[in-house]
Amino acid sequence: MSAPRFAINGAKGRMGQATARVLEAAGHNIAARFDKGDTFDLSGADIVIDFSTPEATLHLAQACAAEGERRGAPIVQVIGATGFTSEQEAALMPFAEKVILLKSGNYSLGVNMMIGLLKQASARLSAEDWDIEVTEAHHRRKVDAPSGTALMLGAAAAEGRGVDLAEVKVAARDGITGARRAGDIGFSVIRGGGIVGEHSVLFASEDELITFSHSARDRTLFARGAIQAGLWGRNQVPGLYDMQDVLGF
Ligand SMILES: NC(=O)C1=CN([C@@H]2O[C@H](COP(=O)(O)OP(=O)(O)OC[C@H]3O[C@@H](n4cnc5c(N)ncnc54)[C@H](OP(=O)(O)O)[C@@H]3O)[C@@H](O)[C@H]2O)C=CC1
Ligand SMILES: O=C(O)C1=N[C@H](C(=O)O)C[C@H](O)C1
Repeated sequence: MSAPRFAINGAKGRMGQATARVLEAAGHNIAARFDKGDTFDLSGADIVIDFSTPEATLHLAQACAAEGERRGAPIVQVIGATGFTSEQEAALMPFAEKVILLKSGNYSLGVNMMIGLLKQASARLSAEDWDIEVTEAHHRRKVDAPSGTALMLGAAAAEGRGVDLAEVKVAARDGITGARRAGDIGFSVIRGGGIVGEHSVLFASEDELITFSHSARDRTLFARGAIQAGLWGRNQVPGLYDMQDVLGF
C-alpha cells in the first residue's frame, strides 16, 4: 500500500494544530488543510482527520463520499468533533455506505479502556444500591456540554445496566429537584482555564464509593489516537467504526 496522504479539517483549531504537529513529527504527508470557508478538495488525500464542528463534519462527509466515488476507492474520515444532535447523528449515517467513517468522542487509549471497565462495573452493581454520576472538566473555550466523552462513559454505564442512556440521563440539577431517582445517571460539568480534559465516573452506595477517572495532560494524545484510527481505517470497507473497533476492545 502506498504512503498515506493526510488532510486536516479544522486545521487552525487547537486539535487541528495538534494533529499537524504529530503528523509532521512522524514524517507523514499533509496533503491539504481545511478551515471555515474552504472548499474541500480531497483529490490528494486518503485520510482526513476532522476536528471541526458537527455541521462541518457533515459537509465533509458529503465531499468524502463524492471523492471516493470519483476515484473508485473510499476515503477515510476520522471524526473527532463532539456535540452532535440526534438529527445530525442520523444525517451522518447514509455516508457510512460510501465513506470509511471513524467516530469517537475520545481517541485516547485510557478512556477507551475505561469504557469496558464501566460496562462490567455497572452490570454488577445494582441500580437500586449504586448511583452513577459522571463529572467532566474542560477549558473555558469548549462549546458543548456534557462532553462527548462524558456521554460515551454514561452510555457505557447505561449499557451495562441494559438501559438506554436517554431514559436515565440527568444533565442538570437546580432548585428543589426532589430525591434522586434510582437508576438515573447524573452529569456535572466544569469549565475553566486551560483544562485539557478530566473525566470521572462515581459509583456511590450508602457505604462505599468507587471512582473511575481519566486525566488528559496534552491534546496530542487525542491526535495520536485519531491518526492511529485513520491508518487502521485504510484497511476497512465503508462503514461506521469507533475507537473500540480500532483497539480491538
Ligand atoms: N474525539 C476526541 O478525542 C476529541 C474531540 N475534540 C472535539 O473536537 C472539536 C474541535 O476541538 P478544538 O480543536 O478544541 O476546537 P477549535 O474551536 O479550536 O477548532 C475547531 C476548528 O474548526 C473550524 N471550523 C469551524 N467551522 C468550520 C467549517 N465549516 N469547516 C471547516 N472548519 C471549520 C474552526 O474555525 P473557526 O475558529 O474559524 O470557527 C476551528 O479552527 C470539538 O468538538 C471538541 O469537542 C477535541 C479533542 C479530542
Ligand atoms: O473539547 C475538547 O477539548 C475535548 N473534547 C472531547 C469531548 O468532548 O469529550 C474530548 C476531550 O475531552 C477534549
